[in-house]
Amino acid sequence: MSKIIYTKTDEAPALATRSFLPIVKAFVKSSGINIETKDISLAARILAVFPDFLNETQRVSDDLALLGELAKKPEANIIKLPNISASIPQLKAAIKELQSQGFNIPNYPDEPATAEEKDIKSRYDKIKGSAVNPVLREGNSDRRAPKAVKNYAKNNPHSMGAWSKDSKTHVATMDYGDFAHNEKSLTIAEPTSIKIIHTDNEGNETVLKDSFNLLKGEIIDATVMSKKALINFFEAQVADAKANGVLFSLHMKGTMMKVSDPIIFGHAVKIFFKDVFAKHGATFNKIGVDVNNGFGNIIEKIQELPEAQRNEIQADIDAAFKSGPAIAMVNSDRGITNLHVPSDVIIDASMPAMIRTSGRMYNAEGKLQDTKAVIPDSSYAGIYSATIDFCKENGAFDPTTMGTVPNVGLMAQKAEEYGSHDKTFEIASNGKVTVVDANGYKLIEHAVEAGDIWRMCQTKDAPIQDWVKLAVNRAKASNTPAVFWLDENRAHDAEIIKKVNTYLKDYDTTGLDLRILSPVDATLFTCKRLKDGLDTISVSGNVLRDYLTDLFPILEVGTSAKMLSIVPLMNGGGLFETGAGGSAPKHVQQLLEENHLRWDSLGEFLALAVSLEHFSEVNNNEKAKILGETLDEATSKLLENKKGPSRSAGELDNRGSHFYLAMYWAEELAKQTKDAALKAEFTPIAEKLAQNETVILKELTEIQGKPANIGGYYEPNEALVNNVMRPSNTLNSILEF
Ligand SMILES: NC(=O)C1=CN([C@@H]2O[C@H](COP(=O)(O)OP(=O)(O)OC[C@H]3O[C@@H](n4cnc5c(N)ncnc54)[C@H](OP(=O)(O)O)[C@@H]3O)[C@@H](O)[C@H]2O)C=CC1
Ligand SMILES: O=C(O)CCC(=O)C(=O)O
Ligand SMILES: [Mg+2]
Repeated sequence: MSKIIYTKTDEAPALATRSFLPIVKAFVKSSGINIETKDISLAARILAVFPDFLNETQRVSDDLALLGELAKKPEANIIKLPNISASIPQLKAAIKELQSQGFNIPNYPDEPATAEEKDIKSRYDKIKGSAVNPVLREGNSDRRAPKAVKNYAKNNPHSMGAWSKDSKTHVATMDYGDFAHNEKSLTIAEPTSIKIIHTDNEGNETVLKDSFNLLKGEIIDATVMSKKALINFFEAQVADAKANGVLFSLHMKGTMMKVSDPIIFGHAVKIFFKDVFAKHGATFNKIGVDVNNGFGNIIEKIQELPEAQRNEIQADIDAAFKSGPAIAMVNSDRGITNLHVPSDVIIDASMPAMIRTSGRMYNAEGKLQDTKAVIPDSSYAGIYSATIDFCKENGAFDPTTMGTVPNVGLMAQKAEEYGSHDKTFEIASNGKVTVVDANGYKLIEHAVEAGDIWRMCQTKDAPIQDWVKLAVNRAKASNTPAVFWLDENRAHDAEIIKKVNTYLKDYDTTGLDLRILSPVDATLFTCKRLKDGLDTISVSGNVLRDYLTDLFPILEVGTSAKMLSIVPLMNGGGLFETGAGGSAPKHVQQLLEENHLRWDSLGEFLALAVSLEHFSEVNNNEKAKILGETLDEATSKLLENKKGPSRSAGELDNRGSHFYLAMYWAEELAKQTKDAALKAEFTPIAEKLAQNETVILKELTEIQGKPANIGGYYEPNEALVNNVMRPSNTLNSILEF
């Protein structure tokens, strides 16, 4: 039987699914739709790679690998919830929790010495960071705010901090020596295989990556971030933040750019605490501090030291905070700074949140303050400075009148930076890095110094063709101007522009407004239209896809969780993502403390509706179409009646919101006349749900306000978590139809 695959992930989205999925299963059961769950949570992904450390009953299948294969087949219909892209601190926490539950998995070896340790580390490194999305995203991305969501925001605008012309907030980015300035790129004329080689100044060669194949028409690019330039830059920015009385904040993508960005993050920590490192560097080395895991790693490791020594270091840290600029805080109550953990501040969400808050971030006193947003690499930083300048000049955007910016993003087959993980290297010694082809011909060469970060990306031709097609189709379907965010002065973009111009000729584009603008010009063009209430499609590469699908949604509708996020898979299947946001760890914390889950599953409702529609088309199943249409109606009604989760305990939360969705969905199915059987089935269900509204709501709210026990963070206990997420017996029994 054809099926829809539902992913089990982590944190808030996974909790929410425990409440929502039983509703979905009950509703689609009679329509010949099978729902199957696949576990791609961080915990499951860890267990899947260590069968040799587990007993028979503990072993799990590698569901991510299975789904990766499925995503390449036409029958794929996958609902993908946001998952943790784990930083090392998160990975270690998950390992510890699994060990405490009796899973005999090995520790993460920070400095592997033996062959066995090296093997363990390499298994863990495959799980680290953004390890799920690049595997499943076998198509390009189509993200937009549905009309109902946009209308809801227009009628119920979220808060939007005012912007003043005298705001001191600004973006600081490098003007030499970074990835942007050192990029080289070319298009491969004929299939070949290449190697990446480092040669030191004595002529000793090290193969960084052995032969791998490139296809005809594939674009490759390579670049290097100079450690010296980076350090000079950080030093200047720390001093400037201090001199100008603004907060110092660093915005990276340590999860998605899992090799390069933690190294850059580590340099920032070392510069911010320069004096502390000068004095205690040797001790830190001895106790195994790894600043790439954040300043929090120092705090954790010094706990092992004798008290006197610990106090001395702590005093020097305090002195560094005092003498340095004020630093932006992740949680001022708990003293968690912007430099504590590389996965706490993630640029796609952090910059828009700051822009929504008048360009301010929290300082150590828990007050909002103007900020220096440090974004070292200048490839994409300009879009944020342009947006900030626009807000300074024109004031904040108004959600009641602003337009919308859908995105068509290039990401299929590990396009661009997504594919750089196994081709990113921290350089061991001065010399050069060369990309050579099968004939020994040098394709790209860079002079490098020890500590530089060199990386290479690949972008295959077929995904580019598909992306151009998707852009044209979206522009036509919505009659909206579309802008390709590409900079003719950037080596990689110049290669892409050639292909865009070629492939656009395959389509009849008469009457369409299609342009190619540099990211900064595209920002200005788009922001101006946005302010005037006009819509503009952004057609972008992979990193800008990520940035823009948080930036504009957060400004327009308050969160990217409400986005329709579709990945039309290149082989005909469909991957339906639930919103464009992440997994908001603080939501789990609130559930544990006061049994209230404010996670909004709207993205999941939207994704399921399109998944059902896709299912109906592929399987010629009219009932699936009706289920999808009625679900969309129910979602609109949910928005109109404001039945989304509230932020505080004792009020409607995620579970209550699911109840309303179920009730409205049943009502819509009872109302429709296209399918008599569905009508007959759901008429009594709708009645029962409506009749029991008061008692169900009571059951769903009276449990709130007290701590909840789910028996684990990364691997909760199934029975406990299901109890917590399904506390209404009345609702549960109605769903047993
Ligand atoms: N597709 C995927 O798998 C993605 C995964 N991630 C992962 O998620 C984790 C957290 O990332 P982070 O950058 O903090 O981004 P998030 O999107 O999780 O969080 C940013 C903020 O957005 C708001 N928010 C987002 N989604 C919802 C929702 N459904 N309901 C209510 N509020 C929501 C919350 O803001 P407020 O408190 O202001 O309401 C939240 O604090 C990381 O592990 C990251 O790698 C991130 C993005 C996509
Ligand atoms: O893959 C990830 O880690 C996050 C991806 C993301 O933020 C996005 O797709 O918007
Ligand atoms: Mg994102």
